[in-house]
Amino acid sequence: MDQVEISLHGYATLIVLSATLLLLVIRGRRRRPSSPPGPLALPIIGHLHLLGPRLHQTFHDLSLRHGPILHLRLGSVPCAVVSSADLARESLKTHDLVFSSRQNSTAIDIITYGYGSSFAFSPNGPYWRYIKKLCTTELLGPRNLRHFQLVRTSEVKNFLEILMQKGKSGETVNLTEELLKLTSNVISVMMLGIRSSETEGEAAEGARTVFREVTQIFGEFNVSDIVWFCRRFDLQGIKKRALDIHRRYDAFLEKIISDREELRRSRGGGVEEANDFLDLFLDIMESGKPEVEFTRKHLKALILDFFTAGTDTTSIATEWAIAELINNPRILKKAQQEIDEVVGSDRLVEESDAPNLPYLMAIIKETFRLHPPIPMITRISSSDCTINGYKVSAKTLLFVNNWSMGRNPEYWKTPLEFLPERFLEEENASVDVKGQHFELLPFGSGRRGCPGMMLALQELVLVIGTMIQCFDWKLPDGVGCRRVDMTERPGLAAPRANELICCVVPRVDPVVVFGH
Ligand code: HEM
Repeated sequence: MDQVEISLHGYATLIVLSATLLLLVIRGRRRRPSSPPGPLALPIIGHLHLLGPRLHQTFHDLSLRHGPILHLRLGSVPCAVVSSADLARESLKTHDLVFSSRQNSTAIDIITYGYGSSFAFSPNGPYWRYIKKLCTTELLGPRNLRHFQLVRTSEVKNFLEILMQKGKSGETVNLTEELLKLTSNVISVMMLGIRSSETEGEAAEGARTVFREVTQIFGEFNVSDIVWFCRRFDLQGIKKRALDIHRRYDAFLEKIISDREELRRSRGGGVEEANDFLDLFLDIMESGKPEVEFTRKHLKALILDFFTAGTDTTSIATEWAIAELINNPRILKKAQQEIDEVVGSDRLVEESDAPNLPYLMAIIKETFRLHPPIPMITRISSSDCTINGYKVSAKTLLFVNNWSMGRNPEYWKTPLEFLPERFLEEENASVDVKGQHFELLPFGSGRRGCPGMMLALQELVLVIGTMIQCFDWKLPDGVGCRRVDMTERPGLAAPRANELICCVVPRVDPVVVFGH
């Protein structure tokens, strides 16, 4: 009997101990943050099979099912996708330092002269900080923006002149092509002192199309980068394409740099005051005492950074705005009325008119809301952190989905409608695009936010403002569909998929445009 009692007692103690242990484990688990939710992953490839060609659209659909933060694994790379303003703030502001670097890839490394040479893709370290300071104080600072204002005005006049001639002769305009020429001319004169549309030879021809190819290839997922056993193969031919882009760009740039070096030598040294970015960079290199290592490959990578970041983005935004205005003639008319009343017809819209043209500014914001040229802000975490109580580990790729937030009915009434008026209503009147309103982040936010934002905004006011002022816009007669096709092309940036071919009908006296 005694024996039975002892063993019963033993069993009871064992059960109590096990239950306590189980409770402790469960409570411990609860306290330790878990990964964000997400769909079921497959072995090895993770969620690669779910990805469509337009990543931001795939992520948008997934977040509608799984919530505003989700965890994905692309091959062996862990990813967190964020699609709400609160979580964007938590990632980009609260954890600004954790997410202050970007992910590199084979294509990025090949095209940008090796890891760490590009400013846009270098990690948050001494080189990035040095160039960031240079951007803020010199390259893209207020003094330089004023200095190059004449360049922007004169390039826009050339552009309008081409449109005016086409309009008068009834020819159609390939707006995609003309806008790319315009924006790359502006950047090219600032950087290299030459108009990119006037550079000649095979190398220059190749370079003109290179920047759009660069934003496209940078946005493609390379299976060789993310599935470890594919590392040695170039399954999608991305490495081969990257090498070809690199070869064309390098030939173009080498010629320009050596010509400038020759000119500087013939003058017996550098210039007294740098006229463009190239002179400034050569001065830094030749001074022999830059704060950080700055070699020829850094110089070429930096020029590529500015060309790619500044050319395609600005022309994409302008093209989307005009496409929306063709599809919404009421909005075009209203914007023309505003410009006619504020600016009149004796002069062209200028950058300084911006504060007096609220409807034009609302059109620009509305374009960014529905068509952010860079649809997702992409960063990588340097250490573990928590977002919304979920664990995000070091080396996680973060995607903040701008495109998705612009379509979120929590922030925007009738989100799929192009309606600039929403930015004139009280509830959205104070929303701007400068990185503090996290539901609208076309230029990103925090320390890695876009350093070219002020330049881009000034250029957009000038270009879109004068295009609205000078012309009525429509599709060519005989085009079956009366609306512009709004399909997007895949890539890091999101331009329209097809070139925009349209007709312009001049509505101001050419004397106003050309001054003669
Ligand atoms: C409409 C035009 C533009 C848009 C929508 C745009 C958008 C962006 C975005 C979303 C980022 C990433 C920000 C982040 O991670 O938080 C970025 C970065 C950058 N942008 Fe822009 N951008 C535009 C024009 C320009 C221009 C004109 C320049 C220079 C001439 C420029 C230079 C850069 C550079 C160098 C970076 C990388 C900064 C870094 O990594 O620290 N961008 N831009």
